[in-house]
Amino acid sequence: MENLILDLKKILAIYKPLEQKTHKGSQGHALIIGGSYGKIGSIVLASKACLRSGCGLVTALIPKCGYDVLQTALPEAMVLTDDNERCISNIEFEIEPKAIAIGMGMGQEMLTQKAFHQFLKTNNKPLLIDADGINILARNKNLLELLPEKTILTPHKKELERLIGSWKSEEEKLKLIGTLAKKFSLIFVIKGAPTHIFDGENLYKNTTGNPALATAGSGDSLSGIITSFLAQGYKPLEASLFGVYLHGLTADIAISATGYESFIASDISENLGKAFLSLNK
Ligand SMILES: NC(=O)C1=CN([C@@H]2O[C@H](COP(=O)(O)OP(=O)(O)OC[C@H]3O[C@@H](n4cnc5c(N)ncnc54)[C@H](O)[C@@H]3O)[C@@H](O)[C@H]2O)[C@@H](O)CC1
Ligand SMILES: Nc1ncnc2c1ncn2[C@@H]1O[C@H](COP(=O)(O)OP(=O)(O)O)[C@@H](O)[C@H]1O
Ligand SMILES: [Mg+2]
Repeated sequence: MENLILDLKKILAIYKPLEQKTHKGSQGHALIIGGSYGKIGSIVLASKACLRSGCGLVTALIPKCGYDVLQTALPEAMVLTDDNERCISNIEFEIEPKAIAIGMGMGQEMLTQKAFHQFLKTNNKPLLIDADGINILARNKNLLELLPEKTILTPHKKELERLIGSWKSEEEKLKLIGTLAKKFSLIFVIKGAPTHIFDGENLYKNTTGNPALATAGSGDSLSGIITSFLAQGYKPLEASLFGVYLHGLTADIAISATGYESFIASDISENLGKAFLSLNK
């Protein structure tokens, strides 16, 4: 295992500035699946961060209860609704997304678990799984073998514990993750202070971010950012590295105005522009 630093030098080697002749169709179409009654905000945050990270089109697939919320909160996003009022019960879509994120705010109703299983059986698009998507994987480990190569998982500490079990040391934690990453060809974004990205071979330690990010929805926003880069054609590992770095950079930029305490997840999207511009300084 190689220990690497995720710093600006690494990011500048990954970042692909946009072509002049690009258009929204070639900037990638991301599909964000999740939300449940009372947690539609997670999909608003993920979808907004996704659009503000440069992809051309975002479609959100959410339960019916979220339709007016999403269309009002984020008119730039297109919306597909599940027949169920309160939770995801059936994952079907006509669109051809370049990348998919699933799990934020999704809940773990049996209906949703069954729909998630059905989706994994047929999906072959680049995939990011977060939050309740990880929690459902933790309860149904047999689903892991259905994941496409280089699927990105973005657990926080508790979600990680549900998936791999408890650990007595950092070393044991990385061993448990490494085994899973190699067996199922996964990329882990191990969210924390700081966040690490681990594919079973290389362990990258992020150098941006601060305690301002300890706020509801900051992980949902990160999922949107990484999925945006996936949809723009970045390889899963590069999308994860670039997304984690930029996500943390928004908080480093914002705190001169917000302090740690009054930074909220919406500030992540609000500061993505400044974060991108700072890369070229
Ligand atoms: N506005 C919204 O709609 C929001 C929806 N959310 C969704 O709510 C669902 C539940 O997610 P939660 O993460 O809140 O609930 P979880 O039950 O998965 O995790 C929360 C618990 O994990 C622990 N935890 C989290 N990060 C930790 C860390 N770094 N170190 C130690 N302990 C840690 C905390 O003690 C907390 O009790 C997810 O689907 C999520 O996407 C949340 O993201 C919050 C905002
Ligand atoms: N003290 C901290 N320093 C740096 N980053 C933090 C800190 N606390 C939380 N974060 C980051 O905030 C995000 C929290 O993710 P998560 O718990 O999934 O949020 P949510 O589910 O509410 O959207 C992660 O990216 C994590 O790395
Ligand atoms: Mg989360």
